[in-house]
Amino acid sequence: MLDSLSVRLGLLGSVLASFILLLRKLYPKPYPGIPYNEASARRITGDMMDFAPIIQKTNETADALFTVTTQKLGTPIAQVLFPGFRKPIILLEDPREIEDIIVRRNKEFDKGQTALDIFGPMFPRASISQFTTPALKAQKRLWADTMSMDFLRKVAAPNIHTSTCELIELWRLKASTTFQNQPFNVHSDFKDAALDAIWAVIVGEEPGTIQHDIKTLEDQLAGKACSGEAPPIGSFLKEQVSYIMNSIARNGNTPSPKWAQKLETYTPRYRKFRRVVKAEMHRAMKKAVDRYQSLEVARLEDDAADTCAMDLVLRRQVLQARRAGVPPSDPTKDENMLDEMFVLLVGGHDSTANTLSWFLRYMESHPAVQTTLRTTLRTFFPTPPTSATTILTTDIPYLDATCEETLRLSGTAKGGLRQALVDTHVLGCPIPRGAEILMNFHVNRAPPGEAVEEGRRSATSRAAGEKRGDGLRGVAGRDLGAFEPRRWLVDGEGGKERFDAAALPGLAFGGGVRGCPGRRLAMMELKIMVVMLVLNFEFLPLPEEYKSMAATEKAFREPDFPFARMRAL
Ligand code: HEM
Repeated sequence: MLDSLSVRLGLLGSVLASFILLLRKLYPKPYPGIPYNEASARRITGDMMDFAPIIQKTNETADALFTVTTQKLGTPIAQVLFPGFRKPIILLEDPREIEDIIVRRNKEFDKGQTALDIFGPMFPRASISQFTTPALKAQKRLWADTMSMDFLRKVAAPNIHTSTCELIELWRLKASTTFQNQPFNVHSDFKDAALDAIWAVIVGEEPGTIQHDIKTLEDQLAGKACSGEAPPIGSFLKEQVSYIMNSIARNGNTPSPKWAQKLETYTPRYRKFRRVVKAEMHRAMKKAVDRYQSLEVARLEDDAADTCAMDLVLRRQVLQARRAGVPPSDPTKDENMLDEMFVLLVGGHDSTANTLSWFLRYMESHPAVQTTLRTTLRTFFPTPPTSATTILTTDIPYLDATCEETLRLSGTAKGGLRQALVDTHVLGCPIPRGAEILMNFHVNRAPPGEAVEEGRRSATSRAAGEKRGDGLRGVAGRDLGAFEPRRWLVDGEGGKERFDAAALPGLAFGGGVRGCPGRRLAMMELKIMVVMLVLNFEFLPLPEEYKSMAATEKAFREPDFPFARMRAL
């Protein structure tokens, strides 16, 4: 009797002990030496109950994490706590130290696992989904020449100019007919124009999306029924990109983005995406390969005939195989190439379209800047330039400053994730190997808390500070919430204004080995579009209900009210 009681008590005891152990495991496990909310460490949900309602209210995920940690604690470095089965994420809001980590500390930090978890299941072979290995570096090198300035000037610039002119034609039509004095959504038109440009740059065909929009509107205005014309090539991509962006936003906000994304790849919708995209890419690739396989080696070495990024990469692969005396591999079976091309197409058009939508919001909300920009541009271009080369070879500091300021304030790519490869320190805090850091790339406010003592910075950060000074503490760093292109201008030779790209840490494209490979292309597109749009339209004040600067973070930070009201000039 006594024995059975003690067995039962023993059992109960071990059940209780296991329960307590399990409960302990569920509590957050903060990294030592890094600030955190103490109350959050005492509850299983960690900081989740604090940031979840902010995300629901603002739709800005990364910003909510900064709000409940670095901002609340008034410190540039802190950690956000999750239930014990998920490691904390370290948050960093100090542009100087962020720049140092991404540009100068590549041996200590690589791309973060969470970033790989989000893109990896959908595009496993794209460089965005991989850690930095020798194989990845080779893959990046293969594509790097497609983003060289010479190649972009030859291949991308004319295509961007053409799609900008088509967009202007569409907006002239809209502004003079259906919308007249009314605002309309510019985001979808920017997406179409950017898609036309990037598809031509990467694949070498004209998808004709904006042309199709013009034709549809003309038919509507003429009271004609739908022409029954086949949709343009670009339309398939629009639908697929929108699916991918929405999936990333939805699954990225779940407690386990990795599993949510993995499950997504088993859905019929994802399979359809893969099937449709593969078929289109295969069609385009086959045309290029057939062309190159019939060429002699000497002609294969000549890059003069490359009309797009895919041409350049495929030609090099055929050449490599020919030199090695082996049959060239079938590029349509090359998953690396497929995934890489798709990420370039998606990343390359949605990012630019969002940045341009923000640009028009700033032109509306800052009419004085708009007027200065137009007046300045007119001194260089009395009429809108008819070629991209003229725009790209003219030095206009106020134009460069406006583009840089747009990138800074829009925070199109809000944050970057890195992972520590070794035990190390950031701002004096110990960072254990494997810990992930979410860095705020959006320089729209001063770093939280007191100015960081120089002694807490890394040696490389201190050296850079001594050489360049700390722009954030100078004139350029004043009132960072305001749109002010002049913060990027300094006195140059002979009292002429000069654009200073280093006036503030430039984080809009990240940096270092894992920085944005499309940076030059994006800057080129931004510059061409800004010149052509400001010389062709005046952007008028919006009704009160459209003036909000609220945003939603998906893969990129999108304005909630991407509207413009315009008058053709
Ligand atoms: C205004 C436009 C753009 C912005 C603001 C932007 C921003 C960024 C940022 C912040 C990163 C992460 C960098 C880091 O972690 O250090 C990134 C990565 C990337 N971007 Fe862009 N980007 C833009 C345009 C483009 C374009 C036009 C392309 C392609 C043609 C592109 C392709 C990529 C790719 C493939 C990566 C991943 C790189 C890697 O993981 O190694 N982006 N971009």
